Amino acid sequence: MARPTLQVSDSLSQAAASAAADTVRTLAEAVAARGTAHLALTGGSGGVALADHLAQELAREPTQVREAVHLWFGDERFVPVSDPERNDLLAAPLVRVGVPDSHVHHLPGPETVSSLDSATDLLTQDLRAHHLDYEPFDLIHLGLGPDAHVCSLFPGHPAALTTGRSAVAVRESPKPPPQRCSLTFEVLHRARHVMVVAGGQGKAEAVTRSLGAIDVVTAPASCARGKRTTWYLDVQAASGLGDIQPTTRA
Ligand SMILES: O=C1O[C@H](COP(=O)(O)O)[C@@H](O)[C@H](O)[C@H]1O
Repeated sequence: MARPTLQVSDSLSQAAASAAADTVRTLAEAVAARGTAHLALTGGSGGVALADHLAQELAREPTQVREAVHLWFGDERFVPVSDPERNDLLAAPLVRVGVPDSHVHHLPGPETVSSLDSATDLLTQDLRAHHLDYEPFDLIHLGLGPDAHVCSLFPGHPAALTTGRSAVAVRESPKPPPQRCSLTFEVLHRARHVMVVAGGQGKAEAVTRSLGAIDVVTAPASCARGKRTTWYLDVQAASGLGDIQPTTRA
């Protein structure tokens, strides 16, 4: 796993636009190479910033690319499917520009399954059916919590230490809602590309810690690495890293 590459932009929207352009290029390459493209979306402020940029970029691609994209979620909250807390609402703009609805891999909600464990098992089966229990995601998007969490893998929480599984049930999440389901670090580490998108002064300390020493307990995001990893930040989020101009640095 190569060390992360950093791109710093003037604003979160610009950082997300840059990530969205790189994402769609990656998806088109995946479709050309393997006939399909698996992308895991993130929630939170990074996911919101990405959503419209992604849809605009994907809309420019030919139908065969748009129809070959599968959408998953790095983490999902175990709340009803219409609940505004659901991360999968962020897939809607991509469906509007041509990703088939049947390619959106939702976590079942409490209205259809009796427990978080059942929902996690169903997601695990879905990942297995698409061979993502051992083959890599083409791309995983991640947001960054101010506590340096990614997906729903929180500092000091046992879910962050999960091995031998693709998805884990997360209970007593320190950030509400308390019941969630998350991809595991094993899935993140297999990914062809991991992109972290974050902005704002409130993320600066988490960015500095996450790009420092690797420590899954205190800064889970420090372990968020795929075969390639790129961080797309705004200047505020990058402000603890030193004198960085809006530019790319490896
Ligand atoms: O709960 C979550 O938080 C993180 C970060 O969210 P933010 O609003 O602080 O940017 C997000 O990446 C994750 O997907 C989400 O479920």
